[in-house]
Amino acid sequence: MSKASPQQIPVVVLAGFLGSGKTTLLNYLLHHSGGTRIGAIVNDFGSIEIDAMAVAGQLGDSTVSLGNGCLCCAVDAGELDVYLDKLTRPVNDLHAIDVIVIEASGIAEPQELVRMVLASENPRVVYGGLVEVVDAAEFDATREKHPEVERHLALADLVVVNKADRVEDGERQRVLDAVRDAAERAAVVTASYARIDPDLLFDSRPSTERIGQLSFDDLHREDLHREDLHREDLHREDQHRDDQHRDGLRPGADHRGHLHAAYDSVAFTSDVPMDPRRLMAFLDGRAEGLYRIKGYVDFGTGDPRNRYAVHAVGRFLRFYPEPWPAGERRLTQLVLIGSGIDAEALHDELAACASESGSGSERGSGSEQSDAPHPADERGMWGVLRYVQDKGDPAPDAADYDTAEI
Ligand SMILES: Nc1nc2c(ncn2[C@@H]2O[C@H](COP(=O)(O)OP(=O)(O)OP(=O)(O)O)[C@@H](O)[C@H]2O)c(=O)[nH]1
Repeated sequence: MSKASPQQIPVVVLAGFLGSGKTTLLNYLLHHSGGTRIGAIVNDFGSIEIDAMAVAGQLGDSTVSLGNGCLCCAVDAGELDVYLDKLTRPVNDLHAIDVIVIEASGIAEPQELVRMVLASENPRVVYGGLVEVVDAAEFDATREKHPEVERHLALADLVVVNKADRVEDGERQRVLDAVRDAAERAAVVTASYARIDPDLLFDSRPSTERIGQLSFDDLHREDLHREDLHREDLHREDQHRDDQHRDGLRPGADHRGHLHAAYDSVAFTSDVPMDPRRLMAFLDGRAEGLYRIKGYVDFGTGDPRNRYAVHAVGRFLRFYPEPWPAGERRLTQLVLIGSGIDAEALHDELAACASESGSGSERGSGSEQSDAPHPADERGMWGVLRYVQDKGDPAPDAADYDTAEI
């Protein structure tokens, strides 16, 4: 969001609590970039890289995936530079991409990420601003549980109050006002399915062009000032880090105050298809602390043609059936994230949801299978189909979109 010199590539940090819509926003940007070439760095908290898999278009060299741990603590500035160098390597002396978006995990500390970008020694990049995505339907509950969220909003340059479709008009206004209060210096926009004007994030049009009521200049007039403010905020934290250094701790390694310190993740993979009734009983009975579930489910003969992307955010649950990619090994891959969860017990419960009627290896790969579900298995799917997205909801990822090429 800050203005880069023609030689510099802005690096935008995309943050927001678990399930707020960061991957949805990144996908939207990738599909509506209007020719702007976007490089993406995707950071998953769980050890299976579900977010990276969901970033549509399989962007090849323009996507870097950083799994298993929050970027803010798992990686230091030097390591981030390795990835930035990879993405910014010129081709025939020209930049291959125009902007980099770092999608943080849902419980990363945004100020750590901003600091890392500001500390980058890569002369080709410049910090491009912090975008915070907020789930309008979950805002109150999230803020109550994690007051730190207000601190994150205060650092943001742009806040996207997402999932506007899930709240009534009056409620939306109330959340918007609360977010505006917390996000002292950010532009705040509402969105459904993160459909925002990409120009809010990067400068792909002349700066005089208007975006609704706001001009690009209105949004960015104070960029330099903001960057100073960021530096001041970060400087305060640096004092703390220096103290850590003296105490022999790796900077950034003390994540006691970070959101993710309270969270655990469970990774579950199975080549035995899931029994739909058992999995639904597991999902319907999930504990309060198990806030986020994402991944892909193989229901075997319940629906041999499709895999089911699944997303749970708080009490919200949706399945998105999509045809199995050709040649893809049929696996169920799930990541569960929550606080106060018993990871081992959850893993065992999921394992007990596997179907007793056949293993993936027995059934062979997709092309060898019958496409017709067995009638009994089809009935078992009814509980799942209750949670299949409404018509009109865009799927969280869609591999048939255009992809940015580099
Ligand atoms: N109803 C509704 N659902 C949305 C909207 N935006 C995203 N979703 C759904 O919310 C779920 C989570 O979206 P993601 O984009 O994966 O969220 P995320 O912030 O990347 O999640 P984490 O990386 O786990 O923190 C998915 O099921 C999305 O389809 C929206 O505006 N309205």
